[in-house]
Amino acid sequence: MTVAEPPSAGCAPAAAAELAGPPKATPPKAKDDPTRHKVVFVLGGPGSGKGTQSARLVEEFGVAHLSAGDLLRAHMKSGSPEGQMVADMIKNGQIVPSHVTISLLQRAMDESGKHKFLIDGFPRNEENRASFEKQTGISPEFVLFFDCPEEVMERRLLGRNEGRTDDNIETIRKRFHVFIDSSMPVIQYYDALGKVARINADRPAEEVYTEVRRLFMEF
Ligand SMILES: Nc1ncnc2c1ncn2[C@@H]1O[C@H](COP(=O)(O)OP(=O)(O)OP(=O)(O)O)[C@@H](O)[C@H]1O
Ligand SMILES: Nc1ccn([C@H]2C[C@H](O)[C@@H](COP(=O)(O)O)O2)c(=O)n1
Ligand SMILES: [Mg+2]
Repeated sequence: MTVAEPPSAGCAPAAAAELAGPPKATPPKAKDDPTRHKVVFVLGGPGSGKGTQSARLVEEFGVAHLSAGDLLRAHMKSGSPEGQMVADMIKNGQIVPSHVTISLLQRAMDESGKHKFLIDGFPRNEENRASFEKQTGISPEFVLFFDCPEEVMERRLLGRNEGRTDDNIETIRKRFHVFIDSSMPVIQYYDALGKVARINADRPAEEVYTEVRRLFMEF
């Protein structure tokens, strides 16, 4: 896997991207290649329980959990102009350009030393999906889709209390719109390929997990 070097301290992100050139395409690895990375995308609306269920899977199966949102939130604290752009976009419930998120994901995958990954909250739109598959050569083994009514997700997000800049009613409503308009088409894309495991997430977390864990017995 090719990983873009982080921009050096004195180099603006745009200039660094120009120096690095366009992202390279990576051919997919054969199914029986022991170095092949295996990925499950964990998708669902804001507050559907992606992080909660992923944490349990890490505990039981030792897979690596990469939350795109967590990586972006760490990046926004970098103090760089790109970090400020990410902060502004998250506060507005918008989706950050793919090249930023994919380079964070690729670096985290390489640094993890693992080969089985839960990628949580990614891909969020068609651009995320197509760019990731092209640049990494990775298609997901399957997609976990946590299906949950908006009013339940809204209640959970307003009660989360983790100090997130996007857990306020104004941004939550924007995030719901973005989920329906941009993220649902990605779930439909994988559904047409027979890769989506839909989980009813409007149940106690323990009950949801009982169903989720069965899918990982052969992962
Ligand atoms: N099944 C559940 N029942 C009740 N509360 C839940 C359930 N799953 C998660 N929660 C709670 O709901 C809140 C949101 O859960 P979580 O952070 O896992 O969602 P998420 O899908 O990762 O959201 P986001 O997309 O905003 O990161 C948390 O406070 C969590 O404790
Ligand atoms: N692929 C992604 C994932 C996340 N973001 C931004 C926009 C989201 O509203 C925010 C929070 O993500 P979450 O923690 O809810 O998964 O992060 C993005 O732009 N692209
Ligand atoms: Mg989350």
